[in-house]
Amino acid sequence: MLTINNINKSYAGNHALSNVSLHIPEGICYGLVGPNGAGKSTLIKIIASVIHNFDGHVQFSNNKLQIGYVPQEISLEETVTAYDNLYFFGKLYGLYGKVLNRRANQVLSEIGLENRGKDKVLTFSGGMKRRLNIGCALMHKPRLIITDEPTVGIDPQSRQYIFQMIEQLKANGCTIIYASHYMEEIEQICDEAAFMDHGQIVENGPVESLLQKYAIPAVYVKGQHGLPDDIDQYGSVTSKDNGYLITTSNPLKVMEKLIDFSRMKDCRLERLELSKPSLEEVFFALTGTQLRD
Ligand SMILES: Nc1ncnc2c1ncn2[C@@H]1O[C@H](COP(=O)(O)OP(=O)(O)OP(=O)(O)O)[C@@H](O)[C@H]1O
Repeated sequence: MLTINNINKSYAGNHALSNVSLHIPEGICYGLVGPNGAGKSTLIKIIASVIHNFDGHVQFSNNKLQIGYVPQEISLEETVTAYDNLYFFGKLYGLYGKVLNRRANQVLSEIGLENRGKDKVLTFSGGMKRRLNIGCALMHKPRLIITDEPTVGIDPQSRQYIFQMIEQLKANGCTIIYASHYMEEIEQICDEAAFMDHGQIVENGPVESLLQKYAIPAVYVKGQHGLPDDIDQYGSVTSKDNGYLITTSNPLKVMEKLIDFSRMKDCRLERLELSKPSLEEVFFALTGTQLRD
């Protein structure tokens, strides 16, 4: 779908992107993750042709590819209705007449605002505005949708609705680029992801592979007894919430040992859980925990 080669971009001599290269396959949701100032928005604006003065190449598999860009800031005219906003963006994308009217109503329904089309945007909640912001970028049925932090400041219901919209777009064959700070979002909806830091890609690939490569599983145990003497040969042990967290590359063996131990001591385990490695661990492993502001 899209190949990015050696992109460099500076603002007044400060490097925002350094030698960024990526390949984004067709039909997937591709996550861009990174701390504040990592360069996600700059990269997205370059792909969306909002920024033109940069070094390097962005190559699309199809030169006539239609792109829908959802900016980080809500870009709506709040004094007019939701329908009018969609109508305006549809016109910008070259739609007119009955087709434009039909598409605006269709998009209102896709973004869950079919009953609010005639209301002014200034009466909308944050979630409704975010959904409308996305809707405006969908008017011309783009094949590539680029979204920059589309869930900032919204409630879990709107967030879930946006995820379902993304799933539906993907099911329709669209490709989505999704920038976010929220690891759990990337983990939930993205097939592949690139981690950015200080204007560079520090790692990229399928989300599952990244988890396997960087995140170590752990076993959490809480019970009446201590731990087997030799447990630390299987991993590192830390105290957590009146129990123990054992970080280990062999979680099944550790669980087996803990169960045997509790039987031997004849005491009840309160909790024994395998804690799934998270993308947040991968994020901190790759970018560190130091503040960026
Ligand atoms: N218009 C601009 N003028 C000057 N510097 C800019 C401009 N836009 C971005 N930068 C700088 O470029 C770097 C990358 O910023 P960018 O907004 O692309 O990062 P980001 O990963 O999207 O951050 P955030 O998550 O905070 O939105 C930062 O150091 C930022 O201060």
